[in-house]
Amino acid sequence: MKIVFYGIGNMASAIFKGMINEGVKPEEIFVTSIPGDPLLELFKEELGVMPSLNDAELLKNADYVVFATKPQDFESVVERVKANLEDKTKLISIMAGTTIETIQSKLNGNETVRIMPNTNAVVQKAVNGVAFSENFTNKEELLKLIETFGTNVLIEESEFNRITAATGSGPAFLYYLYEKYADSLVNLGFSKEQADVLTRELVIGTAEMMKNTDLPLSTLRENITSKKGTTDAGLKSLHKHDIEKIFDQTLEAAKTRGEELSKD
Ligand SMILES: NC(=O)C1=CN([C@@H]2O[C@H](COP(=O)(O)OP(=O)(O)OC[C@H]3O[C@@H](n4cnc5c(N)ncnc54)[C@H](O)[C@@H]3O)[C@@H](O)[C@H]2O)C=CC1
Ligand SMILES: O=C(O)[C@@H]1CCC=N1
Repeated sequence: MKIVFYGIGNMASAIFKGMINEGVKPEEIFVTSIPGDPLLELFKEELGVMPSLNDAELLKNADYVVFATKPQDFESVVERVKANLEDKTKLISIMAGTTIETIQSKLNGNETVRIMPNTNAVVQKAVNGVAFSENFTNKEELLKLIETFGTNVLIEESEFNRITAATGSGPAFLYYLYEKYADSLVNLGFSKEQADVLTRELVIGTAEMMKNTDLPLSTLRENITSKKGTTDAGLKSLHKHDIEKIFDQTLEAAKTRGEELSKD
């Protein structure tokens, strides 16, 4: 199999690292970026993937081409790809906003799938929103390939901006919360280093708990909350703030930005 990545930034590298960790051969992964990008050589040395800036060479006999640039750079990628793209090559886009219709209209109607992963792909724990073009064949092969770095959730393309907000951007929203939690631990009297370790271990342990039980999150919370105890006191203070509304606004803003990108 030959998989070609246009763009080797945060998300693309998370994906091909995840794939390699799960047994995809690095020689099957071809990577390109803008000329002079030092990561091209670095990823070759670190991972054994195949860097190139030669589009004809990259696209020859490619099974999949992954569009992993910012949506704003897609036009420049189309210019590189157009002349040499073979009919059999399937297109995978991870770009927020850019629609299947836009991609197919610019690139001969090739079979196209949009996926919305997240950076947890590095540890094979992404959530992949997936929407196929109508002419897509052998969906099973594609689903198996992207399962190497996450869990697939098949959705309608109309739901894409919602899942982009929820789980594409989602890790950033959670990291921000954890950052603030660590800041508060410093305010409480811990050193920065202690606050960092305590926050990370707390989050990892809590995530492991969620993974290992079917109990609702509310029950897990209640299990910690002794009557008139410390947790109860903390939660009473937390309840004075409308956290749900804050998330409503955050997710709505992210979703709206996805809609704007779709129109550009
Ligand atoms: N970062 C994230 O957590 C997620 C990002 N995405 C999507 O992934 C895409 C990439 O995002 P990031 O990796 O964060 O961006 P990034 O800025 O880290 O990477 C962009 C890459 O595109 C390359 N590039 C730009 N113009 C190019 C061209 N003409 N030909 C080849 N390569 C070119 C850059 O050199 C760079 O390697 C975006 O469309 C974003 O919507 C989707 C899900 C999550
Ligand atoms: O911020 C962005 O636009 C991309 C899409 C989802 C996560 N990062």
